[in-house]
Amino acid sequence: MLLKFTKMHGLGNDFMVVDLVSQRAKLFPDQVRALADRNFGIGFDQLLVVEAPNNPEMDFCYRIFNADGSEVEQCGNGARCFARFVYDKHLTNKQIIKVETAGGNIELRLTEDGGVTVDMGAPKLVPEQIPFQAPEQADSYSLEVDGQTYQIGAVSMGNPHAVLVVDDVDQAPVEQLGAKIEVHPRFPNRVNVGFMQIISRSEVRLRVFERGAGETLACGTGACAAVVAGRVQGLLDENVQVHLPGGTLKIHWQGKGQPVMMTGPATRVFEGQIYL
Ligand SMILES: N[C@H](CCC[C@H](N)C(=O)O)C(=O)O
Repeated sequence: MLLKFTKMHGLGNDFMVVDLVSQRAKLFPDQVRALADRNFGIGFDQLLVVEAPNNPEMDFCYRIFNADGSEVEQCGNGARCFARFVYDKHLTNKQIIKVETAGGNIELRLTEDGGVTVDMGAPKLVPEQIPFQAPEQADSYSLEVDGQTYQIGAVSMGNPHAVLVVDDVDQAPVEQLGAKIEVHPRFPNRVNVGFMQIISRSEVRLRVFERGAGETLACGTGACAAVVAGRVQGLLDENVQVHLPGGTLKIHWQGKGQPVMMTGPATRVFEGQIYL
């Protein structure tokens, strides 16, 4: 069958976006992996699927698949592209779009300058809700990897994140250490791994080794999780500019129990179609 899609990105974190409201298709993990291949397929970090909502109060259901074929709970850069996609494709004429995801309901707001602000919901810090194995909740945790001990923050934005504070992101062992922490047994669902350099209380640099995709040029939920971890550790104020290799996101978080707000761009690259 012929499947239409749009190639998009949020600060270089790239996506294949598929409208399964107007089209019908069933996507399987091996197909997602094949489509994600940057030589033999289309190539993307995540596949984003637009579906009709299960809850009539919501506008859409938003499903996310990593390049390795795993379906996951949340994708922040993808949420901004999702909003741009459904509006540009006239699947909605709303400027404020309510979306259900496996990681919880989120609200997408198209802004005047063509960007998108996403209410990502409140972060989860209770270890069982991340999930992360720890005797009790703490601002940071010691994690042993190959005989070395690292201090990490552990946060869920619907999807799990480990956050390390480093002196210089350019020197951080993102590939090697990120890959090891991604599959650490204390994270039963695996984990996204952020490496954060504090520039000031309102500015950080961040690189993220993503669960199921490896290092990406940007990670929206990773930026949110990094700010939450930094604030919980008393290192950051409530408005933070997060500089990722692909560009900058604005993150606002007032504190525990409050939603994390993320603002940034959403870019359409090309329209395509592929026979499945
Ligand atoms: N790799 C993530 C999903 C995509 C998150 C990222 N692309 C973002 O913008 O939040 C996970 O397995 O939870």
